[in-house]
Amino acid sequence: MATGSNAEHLIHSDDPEHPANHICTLCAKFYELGWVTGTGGGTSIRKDDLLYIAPSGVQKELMKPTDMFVMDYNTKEYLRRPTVYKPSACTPLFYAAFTRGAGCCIHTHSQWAVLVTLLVEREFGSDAPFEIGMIEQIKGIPKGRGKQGNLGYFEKLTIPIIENTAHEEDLTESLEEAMEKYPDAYAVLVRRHGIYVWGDNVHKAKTQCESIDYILQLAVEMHKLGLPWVKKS
Ligand SMILES: CSCCC(=O)C(=O)COP(=O)(O)O
Ligand SMILES: [Zn+2]
Repeated sequence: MATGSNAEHLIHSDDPEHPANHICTLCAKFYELGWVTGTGGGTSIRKDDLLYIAPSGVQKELMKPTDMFVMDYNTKEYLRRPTVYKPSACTPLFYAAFTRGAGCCIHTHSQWAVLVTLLVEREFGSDAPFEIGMIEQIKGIPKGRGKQGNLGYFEKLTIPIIENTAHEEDLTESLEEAMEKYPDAYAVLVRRHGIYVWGDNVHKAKTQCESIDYILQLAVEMHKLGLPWVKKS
């Protein structure tokens, strides 16, 4: 059951790329990658001034379009609210990405992301971001908001890291601080937890998240082999 009987049209569509359908198919794919297992992680999509948000604490790979919450971006009111669920605890973090121009934000609990946050802390200290260069796949990441094109092979990818909190929503302030401090970043790592990755649209958020996860896995493997992430000059 959902509140607002006039709201049902917001989630019913034959279009597989309608946000209510797309969040479900994306999360089913992300589950296979180990990004959203055990109810952790999730995805949210902005379409014009509507935000599509998954329920909290559910198996993200089994969600149906009728499970989706729909929030008005301007008023933050829920236009559709399934009464049996609460909205994802990640909602204020997704919202922070939407206020910075994102069309989609993905939160994963990827083990590569978690391991990299631990390696950076041990090797470079708790204030250090993750940095890597001269890896072809960094060309899959944009240079920064308002900047043209993607990173070049000889440039450096920098992803800030914030400390985890007892509750997901309490990460909001430090996530926003990291977004301000690193305005070019399209991702923020959360120590011992995972990563938030966003993009201008769903396609970009997904491919950027894939590129970053590839790079984080590579970084863990490079570290095991004693290889540096940034070439010393
Ligand atoms: C075992 S998952 C703990 C909560 C979490 O970190 C997360 O990403 C999922 O939050 P949601 O409220 O969307 O279920
Ligand atoms: Zn999480």
